[in-house]
Amino acid sequence: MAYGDTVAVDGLDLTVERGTITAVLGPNGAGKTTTLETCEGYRRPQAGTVRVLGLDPQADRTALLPRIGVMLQSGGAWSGVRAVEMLRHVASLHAHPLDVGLLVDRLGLDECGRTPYRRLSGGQQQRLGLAMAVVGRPELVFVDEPTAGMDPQLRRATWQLLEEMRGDGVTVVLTTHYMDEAERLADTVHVIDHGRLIASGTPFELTRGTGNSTIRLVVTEPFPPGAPASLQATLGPDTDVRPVNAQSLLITGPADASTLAKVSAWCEQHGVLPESLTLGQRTLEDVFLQITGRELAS
Ligand SMILES: Nc1ncnc2c1ncn2[C@@H]1O[C@H](COP(=O)(O)OP(=O)(O)OP(=O)(O)O)[C@@H](O)[C@H]1O
Repeated sequence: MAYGDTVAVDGLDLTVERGTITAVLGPNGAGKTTTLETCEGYRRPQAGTVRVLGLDPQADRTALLPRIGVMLQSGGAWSGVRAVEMLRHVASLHAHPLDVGLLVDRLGLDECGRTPYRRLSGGQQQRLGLAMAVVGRPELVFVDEPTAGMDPQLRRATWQLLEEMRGDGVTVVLTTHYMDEAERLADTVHVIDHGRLIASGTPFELTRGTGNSTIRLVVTEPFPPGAPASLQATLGPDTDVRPVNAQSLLITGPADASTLAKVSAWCEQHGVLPESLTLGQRTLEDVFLQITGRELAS
């Protein structure tokens, strides 16, 4: 998919298993929303094939719509409609909707139930969008950045709701740039960057499954030129050294006493004073940095 000269999605090949939560994770502009909108039938792919529940999202739109729920990144309701009225209206379009009152309660929408849509805060609009996506008991729900702008309590409530839906057999596809959200919720994570798939797997496979840990080396002054390559040569091929910024390196590999001793010796030889040397489990952020050389948040 391209918008003029901007290629938003480039040969992306992925499959989602029924009854699971899949997270499409990537930085801003990676192509997450374009991917979802193509699956939802809002965009026609310029090449390739998309099938949702076995159907073509554009040609079979009428058959598909009652079976899927869609939460857009923004919008989706009339500007003057009150929040709960909108939700009741969407519920009335479905044969067996969820109990609107319960959903309002779960997502804290009672605080703004009589507020017109255009006056809702960003977080309230998000919650209403999520409620509208799930109220029809879809088989498959697409949620674009479901917890952006939510406070921690509502984030947890949202996660719980999505987990319960999975428990009821619903397939959930969400986009996020929050790694903790992907790690906590998703059965499968697809990491995308510049419209391409760069890694896929369960959060465990992508992080701890390699048996590797991480060492984060932060130093008091910027590293001398060529430091990552020099430390890489010292540590050998079982270890991967990536610059995070001028004063920080991420080392992925066996975080054992021997590696730590080599890192310390390298610091001494190169006149570098460590400010901290932190051992940790590999996170999805580390995976992204290792593959792209950039931080996901940047
Ligand atoms: N309607 C459009 N016209 C032109 N370019 C667009 C349009 N929509 C998206 N793009 C561009 O396509 C690329 C992918 O955008 P997309 O919204 O799919 O990414 P994203 O991963 O969802 O980003 P974000 O996390 O910021 O929502 C970006 O470079 C974006 O600027």
